[in-house]
Amino acid sequence: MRAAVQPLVVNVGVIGPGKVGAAFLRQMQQAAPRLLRECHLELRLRAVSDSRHMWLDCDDEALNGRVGGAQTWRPVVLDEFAAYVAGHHGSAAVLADCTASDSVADHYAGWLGAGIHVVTPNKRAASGCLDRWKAIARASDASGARLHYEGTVGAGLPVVQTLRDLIDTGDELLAVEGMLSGTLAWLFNRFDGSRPFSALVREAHALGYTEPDPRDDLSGMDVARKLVILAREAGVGLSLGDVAVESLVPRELEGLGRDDFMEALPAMDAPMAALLARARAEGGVLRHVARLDNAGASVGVQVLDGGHAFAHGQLTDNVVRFATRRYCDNALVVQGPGAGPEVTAAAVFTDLLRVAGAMGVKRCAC
Ligand SMILES: NC(=O)c1ccc[n+]([C@@H]2O[C@H](COP(=O)([O-])OP(=O)(O)OC[C@H]3O[C@@H](n4cnc5c(N)ncnc54)[C@H](O)[C@@H]3O)[C@@H](O)[C@H]2O)c1
Ligand SMILES: N[C@@H](CCO)C(=O)O
Repeated sequence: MRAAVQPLVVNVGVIGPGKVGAAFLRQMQQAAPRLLRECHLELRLRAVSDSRHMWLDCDDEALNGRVGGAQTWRPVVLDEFAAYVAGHHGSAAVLADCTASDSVADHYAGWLGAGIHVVTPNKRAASGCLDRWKAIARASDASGARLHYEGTVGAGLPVVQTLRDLIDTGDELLAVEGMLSGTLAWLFNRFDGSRPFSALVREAHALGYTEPDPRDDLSGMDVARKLVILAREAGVGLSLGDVAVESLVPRELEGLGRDDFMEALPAMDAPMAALLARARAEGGVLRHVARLDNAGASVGVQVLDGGHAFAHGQLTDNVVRFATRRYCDNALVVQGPGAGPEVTAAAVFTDLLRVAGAMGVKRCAC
């Protein structure tokens, strides 16, 4: 009789149980039995943290019941959280950062240095300060722990890994052009003048397409971050300040708190109606386009001819066209839904499975 295969145990901590984080928790719970049965991978959820509280699985439910839940949620101390997830001998630890927080990204180098893997759709580390990004890379090199961030560009689409594979196999990136915002794609696909632009923004927010602060999408900064991530992946040390960004956010709304901004959204209706009228007068459509090439990086709204390839996307479709030395006559194109909690959570989950795969977990049908 063959001995039963011992499962690989991976301890998981989730930071940010918001729209993406909650979808990730659901997906993990649903897939866990099959992964254990067929891939001998045991995923153990050890801890969850939001911006104020954290839950650790050592907290005693019966005791919590007696003391009114006082133990269930502890004040959040992220390094204690990480140490708890990593403190189970003989198994690996992975933290899923599902926040949009710079202060969480500040911890990555320390966690990676301590051998804790990180998977994330949060763009702050990969597009933020270059010194921090280099420190993260050094920490990962030193310990062998990995940071994966496929969900940062194109949500669940294979964009980062596709570029990584091109570069690792000796190709050279010449240019990237595309529509990299699911929110702006959805807004411009829907914006026909029949409803105010502000109502559509509220709907996109409710559907979970926007950033926690929709100004990140409307200002073009979210797309600028994605361009920076792709440039760095291709070996170009680009920073956010190098990207020419045209914002749609009226200046008077820039300094407001997030809730006040949502209240003040109708201030965008008249300028956006004027933009739509201009596009129609020119016989074109509005699209949000990003470009990176030798001449620089830029992000903004353009009026495109109705026959343009970017004019035909649907819903939140992203389009990413990689022109490379190999793909120079005809660009390599990745296209499909580019926002939404479920598809983004799937990218985080895939990154987690990539970590497990590198530790020997079987991920094929052979
Ligand atoms: N929604 C999408 O379609 C999508 C697609 C790709 C990438 N992303 C990225 O996924 C991330 C999450 O997006 P979301 O839509 O789920 O946002 P969300 O606002 O619904 O959730 C964010 C969560 O992070 C928590 N949080 C914030 N600061 C924290 C801190 N310092 N410590 C611990 N927790 C903290 C909040 O409490 C909340 O639970 C963002 O980085 C976003 O850019 C989202
Ligand atoms: N808010 C982002 C989510 C995906 O990064 C978008 O709309 O593209």
